[in-house]
Amino acid sequence: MEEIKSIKRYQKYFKKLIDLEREEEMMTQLNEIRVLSGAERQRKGRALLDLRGKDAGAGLGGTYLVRLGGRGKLPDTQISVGDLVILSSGNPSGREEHAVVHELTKGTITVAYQTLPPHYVYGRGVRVDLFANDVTFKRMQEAVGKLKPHQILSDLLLFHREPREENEKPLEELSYSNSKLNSKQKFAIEKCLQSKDLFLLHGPPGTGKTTTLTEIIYQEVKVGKKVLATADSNTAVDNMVEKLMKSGLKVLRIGNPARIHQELIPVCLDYKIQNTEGFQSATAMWNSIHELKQDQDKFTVPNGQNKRGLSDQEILKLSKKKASTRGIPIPKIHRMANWLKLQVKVNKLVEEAKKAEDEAVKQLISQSDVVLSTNSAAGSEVLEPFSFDISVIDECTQSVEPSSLIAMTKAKKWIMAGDHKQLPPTVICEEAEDLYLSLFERWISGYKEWSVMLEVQYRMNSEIMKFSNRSFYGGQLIAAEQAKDKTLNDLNGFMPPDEQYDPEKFKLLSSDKPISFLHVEGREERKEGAYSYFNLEEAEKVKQVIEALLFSRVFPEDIGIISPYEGQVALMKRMIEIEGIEIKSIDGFQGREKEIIILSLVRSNNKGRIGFLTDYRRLNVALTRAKKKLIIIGNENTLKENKYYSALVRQISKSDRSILVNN
Ligand SMILES: Nc1ncnc2c1ncn2[C@@H]1O[C@H](COP(=O)(O)OP(=O)(O)OP(=O)(O)O)[C@@H](O)[C@H]1O
Repeated sequence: MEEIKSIKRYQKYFKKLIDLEREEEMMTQLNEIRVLSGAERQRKGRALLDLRGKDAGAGLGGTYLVRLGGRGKLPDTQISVGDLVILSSGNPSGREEHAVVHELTKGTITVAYQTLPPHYVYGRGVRVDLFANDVTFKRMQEAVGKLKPHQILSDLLLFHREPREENEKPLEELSYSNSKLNSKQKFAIEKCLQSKDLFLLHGPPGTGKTTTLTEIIYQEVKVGKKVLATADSNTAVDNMVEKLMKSGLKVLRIGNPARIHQELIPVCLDYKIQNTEGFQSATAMWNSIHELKQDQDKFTVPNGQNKRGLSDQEILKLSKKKASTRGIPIPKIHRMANWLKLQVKVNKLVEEAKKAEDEAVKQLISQSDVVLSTNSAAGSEVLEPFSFDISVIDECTQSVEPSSLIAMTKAKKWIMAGDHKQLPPTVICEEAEDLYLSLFERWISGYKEWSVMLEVQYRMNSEIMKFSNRSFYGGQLIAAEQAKDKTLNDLNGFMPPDEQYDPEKFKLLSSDKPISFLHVEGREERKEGAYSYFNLEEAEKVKQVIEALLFSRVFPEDIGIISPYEGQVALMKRMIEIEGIEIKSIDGFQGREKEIIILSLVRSNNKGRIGFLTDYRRLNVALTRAKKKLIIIGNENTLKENKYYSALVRQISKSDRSILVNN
């Protein structure tokens, strides 16, 4: 990122990047809608086909809800709550009215329209297409635009001042709500409370970053602070909600949870509000409004063509006088006047209903200790009148800087947690690639003394942790007692293969080898016109490994298969159709874990070309998902050209040469 000296330049620079990214996202979706078939879009997770739509009543703000479902479970989809979608009767043109995804369950998707939905959404054959999250782009622009010269936040963004220390020292008296915190986690909490302006929590995989953040929020609330806690994804927000609910704080979740888990529902705004008087009277009003609107359909809409230049007042007067003008017949004037009279009632009721709802929402927000939402929803209308003492952002390294700012501009102290050694945010526009650099990463290099790195990881066996630890975390990580020696033998149901009967399987699944490398000299291939690679021989090897695992009574739910290449993911999904086994890209598995991970690296050529495998952050994510067993499949000869991969293969073979099983 170029050096920026004034907030005006900063605003100009980021506004341009946001615009570039927004245009690219919409273009990408529209292009894809035009070029790909519906079935292909559905396979990519960006469309849902052949749904049946039904009226689902009124939503918050008088929106019109439409619930759509198919026969049974919906296919896997990238579409999530809050996304902008277009609904069509099968062949979208891209010009359809947008709707917002309101709720997703296993079998249904509910969308909200601002205006009356088109008739074709009620019935069979409806198609839903992901369009974009335009609201988020607008909110990012607004947040950047809100920054003022010489404010603390602006100065910190430009590195024009040092973060300040809090005067009081509450450290000695801290009593923790979580009795299990380790000493580094406690140190981080104390350090954070000592800061007046900012704190950066660096959390390598499985180190209890969210656990620590939850305790930080608990401590800040205890001293009377009001907290806004956010993350880019709904899933990350839900993780915080789950943990905070256990701490006994008054929690309010704005927006729709990604997972409709029973335990999250009681703290959701949409649920809580139903028990308020304000909402109940607003609901009655919205129902009357819908009825009035139906009554209006019996009359004539006074649109430009029907009115022939008359004002609303003139129509009402003419109707009263039973007079006609400009060739409009008297009955038509009456019908327009009746429509207008109903409209006056509608407008009044809308205003009252909104007011009653706003009041109810305001009351709930002011009564809560901590409000949680996605970064984007922090810029929503409901939160507009509110400001907070503290903004806490989890998984901050996966947010572009302007997205973090949506929440940050509503607070006076900023606490961010993330890991810049894992994958950065997704940016699709090449010219906007500066957005890859998250604010967390910028700040941690400038304000290192206000950061703490957590060191005890509770996920991986120490052998699995070793390579990442050495290569990316300076060897500072320690595997917790409860994780460090855990192997396949500790896995529920696991029955080791018989060494005499099946020495190959025995060798592969031996509990003293938590990490294995299988050398496969396959062929990397690309489908015509596709960017992504696949490797059939590796996919077949993955299948053999799965057979060995299932033979040893491993539960499919404990197995994850990952690959850097979408082409390989798609191939493996077709070849391994076993309920419960998750097959995903590395990027899609960030933040997740499994007992066993099989990683198919795909690239196999004699030029040592390994494409985007060279991003060490992708490698780091791939290597840190498994708890008890990691099986890496790749071509040793291709990989050895890269320093990280050759070191990795060396490490595995050094720990036990027999792990290298050749095909
Ligand atoms: N001090 C601790 N003692 C025991 N277990 C802990 C401790 N801190 C965290 N854990 C456990 O470690 C696991 C990971 O914790 P958490 O979800 O907070 O980590 P994270 O760093 O946010 O994870 P991720 O790697 O997904 O970002 C959880 O099961 C949590 O209960």
